[in-house]
Amino acid sequence: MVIAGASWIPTQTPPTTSTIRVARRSRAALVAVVIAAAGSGGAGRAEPQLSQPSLDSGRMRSSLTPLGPPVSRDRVIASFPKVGTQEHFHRQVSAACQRRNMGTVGLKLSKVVVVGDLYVGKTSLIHRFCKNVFDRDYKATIGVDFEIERFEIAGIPYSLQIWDTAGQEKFKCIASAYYRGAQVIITAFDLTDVQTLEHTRQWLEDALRENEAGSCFIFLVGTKKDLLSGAACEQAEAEAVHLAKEMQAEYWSVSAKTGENVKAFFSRVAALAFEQSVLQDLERRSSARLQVGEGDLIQMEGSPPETQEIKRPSSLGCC
Ligand SMILES: Nc1nc2c(ncn2[C@@H]2O[C@H](COP(=O)(O)OP(=O)(O)OP(=O)(O)O)[C@@H](O)[C@H]2O)c(=O)[nH]1
Repeated sequence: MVIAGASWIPTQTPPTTSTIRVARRSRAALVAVVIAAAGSGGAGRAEPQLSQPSLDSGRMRSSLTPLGPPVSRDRVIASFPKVGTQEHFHRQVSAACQRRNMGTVGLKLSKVVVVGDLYVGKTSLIHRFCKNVFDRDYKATIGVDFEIERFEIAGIPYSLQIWDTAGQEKFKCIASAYYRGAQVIITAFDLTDVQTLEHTRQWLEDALRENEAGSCFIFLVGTKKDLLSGAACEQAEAEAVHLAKEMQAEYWSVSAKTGENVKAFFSRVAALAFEQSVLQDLERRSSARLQVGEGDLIQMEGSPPETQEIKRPSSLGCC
């Protein structure tokens, strides 16, 4: 981690969240924090998600001995948060977790970047999830900010590093410096303001420009669901689903105020990012095993069991 700048203000750390304030809101000094990019992963998909998915998170703990410090119950994801057709973690992922056959066990972390217009509720969404709070007052994000949220997924410790970026135009160039290395891009818009939905295309384009093609899961998130109901809500969601398909993104409606869908949404983000990271690890490890000396590759007739069928999760739609 490279830290440069004037004000590094660690805040009190709640049990499950490591919080580091970076150039937050009214603070004048801007701090640049560059974190080595977490491994990049899969691609987004176009499964619309309007209601609570069937989510087992928090219900079951792994029977295996814990590998790291305990996380709170609602950060335990024992089975795959199903949306669409994929019902379980990839077979290779489940097997690797069961055997704990993972190279960097306990050190896994994925970078999540949240982008979107000012005032759409990015900070509120993150704060609702990480701190379970909601602030009615608007304080603009200055530059960027991030939270680290720890999970236990299929018995393995895993963290999301969630970057909150400023929506104000004047901070865009600062915020965009942090897009790189994202495994997940969350493009947020305000369900009550159609213009903010239109702008998500541009936000996504900017974030994708800084990342390898096809390397990010993409989510489109409609915020402030509590402010809409009935036909107006259906209309706004229908437009969002349409755009999500175009973006090859998964769509969610949430409310930071009521908390609706917030935990389920981030559990889904964590599960997909985790699965992708494990698959990439297995892939890397199997190719490293096959490689001898300087680039000589031994062609093997049959792959060892854990290298077979390693592919992108079936939920990935775009690349
Ligand atoms: N009713 C309602 N208000 C919300 C919700 N989420 C956010 N807000 C309000 O919307 C305003 C903007 O929220 P922020 O989270 O600060 O917006 P932001 O996207 O982070 O804004 P920038 O930091 O400028 O990019 C605040 O006054 C919030 O209280 C929600 O789910 N429901």
